[in-house]
Amino acid sequence: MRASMLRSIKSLTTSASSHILRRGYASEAVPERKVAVLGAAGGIGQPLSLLMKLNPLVSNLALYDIANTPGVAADVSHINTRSEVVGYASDAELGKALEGADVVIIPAGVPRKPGMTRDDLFNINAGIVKGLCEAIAKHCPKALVNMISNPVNSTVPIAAEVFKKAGTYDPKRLFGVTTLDVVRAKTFYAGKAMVPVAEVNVPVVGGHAGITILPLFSQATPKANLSDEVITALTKRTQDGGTEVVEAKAGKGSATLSMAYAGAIFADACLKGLNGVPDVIECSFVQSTVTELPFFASRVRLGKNGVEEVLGLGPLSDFEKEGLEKLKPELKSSIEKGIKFATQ
Ligand SMILES: NC(=O)c1ccc[n+]([C@@H]2O[C@H](COP(=O)([O-])OP(=O)(O)OC[C@H]3O[C@@H](n4cnc5c(N)ncnc54)[C@H](O)[C@@H]3O)[C@@H](O)[C@H]2O)c1
Ligand SMILES: O=C(O)C[C@H](O)C(=O)O
Repeated sequence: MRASMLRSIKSLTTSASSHILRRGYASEAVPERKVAVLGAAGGIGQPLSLLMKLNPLVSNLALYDIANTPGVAADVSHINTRSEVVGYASDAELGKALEGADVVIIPAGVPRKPGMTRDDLFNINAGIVKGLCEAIAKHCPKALVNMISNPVNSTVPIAAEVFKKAGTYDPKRLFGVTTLDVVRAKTFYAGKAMVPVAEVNVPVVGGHAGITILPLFSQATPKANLSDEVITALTKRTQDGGTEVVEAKAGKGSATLSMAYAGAIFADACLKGLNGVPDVIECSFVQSTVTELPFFASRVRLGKNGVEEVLGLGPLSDFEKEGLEKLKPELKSSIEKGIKFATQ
C-alpha cells in the first residue's frame, strides 16, 4: 500500500514537472528562482511549502514563520526534488528569508472561526501584513507578492500603501490570491454541468469575500445548458465556499488544503510568467481600471514583470451585471479600510 502510494506520488511529480517543462523551455534552460513562504508553518503554509517543494521551477525555497519553522523546514528539506530549503524562524531572520526572492507568498495570519466574517480578521491580520510588506520593500522590492492573508480585499490595498510609502510600489507585482474561488467554481460547475472537471474554465471576478466573489458562469466552458436556478445556486455556493469549510471545521480554522493547492497553482503561474512562458492567464485581485474601483479581481495575463495585461470582464449576463453592481459598495469600503489603516 505504502509502496504503491509512493509510486503514485513519484509519477505525479514526474509527470507534473515534465508537463511544466514541455510548456515553454527545455529542462537545462529552467532559471534559478527563489520562492519565500511567510507563515510557512501554518495550516496553509505547510501543504503549500510541500507543493512548492514539488515544483521544478523553484530552485530555492525559504520557509519563514514565527513559530514551528525548524521542524517544517527540516521535514520538507528531505524531499528529493530540485529546490534547496532553508527555514527562518524569527523576525531577525526575515530579511535573509526574503533576500533574492522572486516570488513571496503570504499566508501569515489568523483564520476565521464559525460566525466570523473575513473582515473580523482585519484587526490582527492588517498589522501582520503591514510588517511583512515593510520587510519585503526593504529586502526584495522586485518580488512578485502573492497575498493570501485575509481579508484579501483590504490586505492587498494595505500592501500597496506600504510599498508606496517605501517608494517601491509596482502594481504589476502585487496580487491578491483569489484562485481558490476559481478552483471552487470549476469544481461546483463540473458537478452540475456533468462535464470533466479538468476541462472546466470559469472566470471569477470582483474580490474575495461573500458577494464580492462573482463567478461568471455565463462564460464557463465547456458550455452547458443550466437553468437560472442552478446558476443562482452555483453562484451562492461559490460565494459561501469559504464559510462552508469554516463551518465544517467547526472552530479548527478555514480552508487550508484546497487553499494550498490554489496558492501553488497561482505561484506556479507567476513563475511561468517570470520565465517567459506565453499566455499564462489566471484570475487575481490587482490594481485595476476594469471598473471604477482601484483594485478588482479579473483575468490577468502574467509575464516577465508580473502583470502584463489586466483583461476585461467580457460579456456579462443580466444576473452577473446585477451582481457586479451589488458587490461594488462592499468592495469599495474594504479597499478604503485597508488604505486608511496603512496611511494613518
Ligand atoms: N485568499 C484565500 O483564498 C484564503 C484561503 C484560506 C485562508 N486564507 C487566509 O490565510 C490566512 C492563514 O490561514 P491558516 O489557516 O494557514 O492559518 P494558521 O493559523 O493555521 O497559520 C497562520 C500561520 O501564520 C503564522 N504567523 C502569524 N504571524 C506571523 C508573522 N508576523 N510572520 C510570519 N508568520 C506569522 C503563524 O505562526 C501560523 O503558523 C488566514 O488569514 C486565512 O483567512 C485565505
Ligand atoms: O473563508 C475563509 O475565511 C478562508 C478563505 O478566504 C476561503 O475562501 O476559504
